[in-house]
Amino acid sequence: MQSITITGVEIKDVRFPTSKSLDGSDAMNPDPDYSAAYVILKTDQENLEGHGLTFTIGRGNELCVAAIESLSYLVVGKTLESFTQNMGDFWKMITGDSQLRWLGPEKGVIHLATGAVVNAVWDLYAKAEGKPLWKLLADLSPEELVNCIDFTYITDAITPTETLELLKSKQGTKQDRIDDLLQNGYPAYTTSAGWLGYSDDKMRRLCREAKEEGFKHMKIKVGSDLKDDMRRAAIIREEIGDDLQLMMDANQKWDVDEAIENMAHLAKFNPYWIEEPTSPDDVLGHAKIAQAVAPIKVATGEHCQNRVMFKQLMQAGAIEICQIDSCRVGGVNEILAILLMAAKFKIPVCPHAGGVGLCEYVQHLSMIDYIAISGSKENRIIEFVDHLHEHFLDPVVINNGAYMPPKIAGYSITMKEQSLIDYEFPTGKIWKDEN
Ligand SMILES: C[C@H](O)[C@@H](O)[C@@H](O)[C@H](O)C(=O)O
Ligand SMILES: [Mg+2]
Repeated sequence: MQSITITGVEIKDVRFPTSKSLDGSDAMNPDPDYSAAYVILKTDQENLEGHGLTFTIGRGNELCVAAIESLSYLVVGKTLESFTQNMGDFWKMITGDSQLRWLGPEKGVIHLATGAVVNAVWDLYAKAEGKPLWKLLADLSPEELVNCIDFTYITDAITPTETLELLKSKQGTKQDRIDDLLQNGYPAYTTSAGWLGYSDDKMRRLCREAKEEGFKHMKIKVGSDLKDDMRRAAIIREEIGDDLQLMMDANQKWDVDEAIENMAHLAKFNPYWIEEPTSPDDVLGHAKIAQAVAPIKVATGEHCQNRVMFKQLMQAGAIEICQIDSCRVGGVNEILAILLMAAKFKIPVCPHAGGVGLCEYVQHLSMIDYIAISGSKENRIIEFVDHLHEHFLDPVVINNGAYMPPKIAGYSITMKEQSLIDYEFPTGKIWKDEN
């Protein structure tokens, strides 16, 4: 790889007025405007940039933009090779700035910003190597993959030596799984039909469409009002029948005992999992719910702030489905740590996606999990939501309910130039027309 220097950082506040159509609405977030704090790493090479984003739901996106600005001095003026020679050290450097660290550590706005910057560096790396991110990661040796991970605070759950053994055990059969992905893709589930603000008619129509498109799993939002949750669940079951899996997402609405009580009523619709039943920080609460609602599984992760919280959820037997989020935690490196812990604890990873760009991101992560880490697709599905893909240069491809492996170099997160201009907040055409 030739020497590539990062010469500057461009940051954009990009927002989509999705609240108008209630796309993405749930019991906790009734009016999200899907948004991105978007970062472009400029380089000294013509036509070579690293793109990344972190996802928010509107107001406050400007805080992530400011935090990315604060982090940018850590990458500007440095070469890509100085990072890629040891990606674990790079990640420690980005999260280890002694003054910025005070804002977290490794949580909240500063960590969301870290996700954008770290992912932009991985996008640049993959573009420089001419490979989609999943392939770049698949081509790393077990030793190189171990070097990407900061094991700080998780060695009581997984050690570098154990990790190396786990990765080596998958090394010989990687190509079989790559071939399988190229042929069959990675199974997806859809949330598109189940947003809380949708009318019954719209929900029915979207259910039918999703079934026709080959989806075998659907997720609905619950947590507003139990009677209404039951009514909507009945409608969905009517549409999808008993063969398809139904998942429920409460988006943190309930207290622990309330979750247990409500799930006793909703159990009759045979949900596969209940997602975010309560506060994302309540490890023991999740464990109590998991015990009480079994065999319904407890899923969480889209608001899980870092690998340390994931570690505790796993150690406490509090989650049965691990929902990594590509930019809530600190980007690819931290995701690898979480995937490895999940593999060790034998917990299936079903990433959180949707929003803007999250489907484009997470497909790479599930694919590397399958190829090199867990080695399995069993009980694993990636969320799919059919919004805003048209703004990306390399949008996801779904075939018969499965994500097909991206072919273009990078992390699939580069947005179209015109979209970045039109949706920039508050000066873009879309927002000017609003006011
Ligand atoms: C506000 C958002 O749309 C959430 O409802 C969404 O991320 C959701 O929790 C999901 O699981 O897709
Ligand atoms: Mg959710």
